[in-house]
Amino acid sequence: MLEIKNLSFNYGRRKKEVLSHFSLSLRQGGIYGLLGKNGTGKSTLLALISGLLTPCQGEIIYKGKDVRRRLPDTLCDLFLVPEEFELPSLTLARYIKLNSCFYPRFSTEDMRRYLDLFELDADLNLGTLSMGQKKKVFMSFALAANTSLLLMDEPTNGLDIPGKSQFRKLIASGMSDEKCVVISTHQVRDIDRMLDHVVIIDGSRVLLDQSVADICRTFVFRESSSRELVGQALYALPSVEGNSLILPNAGGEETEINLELLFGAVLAEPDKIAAMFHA
Ligand SMILES: Nc1ncnc2c1ncn2[C@@H]1O[C@H](COP(=O)(O)OP(=O)(O)OP(=O)(O)O)[C@@H](O)[C@H]1O
Repeated sequence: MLEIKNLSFNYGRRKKEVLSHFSLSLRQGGIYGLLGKNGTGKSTLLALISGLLTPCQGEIIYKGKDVRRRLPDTLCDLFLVPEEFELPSLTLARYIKLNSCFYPRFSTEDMRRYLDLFELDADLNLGTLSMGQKKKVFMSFALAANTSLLLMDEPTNGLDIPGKSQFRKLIASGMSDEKCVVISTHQVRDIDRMLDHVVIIDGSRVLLDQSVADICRTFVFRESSSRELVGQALYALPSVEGNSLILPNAGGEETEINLELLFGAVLAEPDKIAAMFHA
């Protein structure tokens, strides 16, 4: 669905490259978690995918077309929810009337359903909302646009506690085999159970690009105070129970992914972790 080929980008000629010879493919029908340390270029990558920035080198092909051409066919089929944004001081009804025409598959019924999920009225004035409420409204609009590609930058930042689980329900209810959702975040606990795929980047390299099914087939995630197990672990983080451990999955065990632990392991030992998938 989306091919990023040999992409390089910097903000001005004298600045260091943010992304360097970077390649990645995204397939439809999945929710991707895009993870990386602060400043690795996740937001920049989402802006490049949306055609808002121009690569210095390389290309991004979405459904056979270069996103940088910003063709109507491309723009009406992808949506970016940035980490920070402003909404105009309009009623929601007016906002929908003015903007939904750019998205041929926009569904007012879906929009109402998503607002209900966030316990928001449809009769709103966008100018009077808090940042968290604006985020809920904009994410509802983004999903109701029913684009094949939905990019979300730190979507759970600023959401209240119920808002985080409502967000998970929102994505689950708006997901289909035709859609691909990319969620860039540091709030891994907000999204770990909803992901199909994990991508960890460091700017020039994709350190990990694996399905959650393959990750859980390859590793066991365990809490333990056993010293023996710590010795066998590929990576360990101190926890309340002793240690959170990531171990090779020799016995075909099924455990739930621990994204924080996986992220730490991949940053500390990228080659060792990558080699485990080919073992
Ligand atoms: N408008 C800009 N002008 C110049 N440099 C920028 C601009 N936006 C981002 N950068 C730089 O580009 C690099 C990547 O920034 P980006 O926001 O894409 O990273 P990120 O992975 O999303 O970070 P975070 O996780 O902290 O949100 C950083 O070094 C940042 O300082």
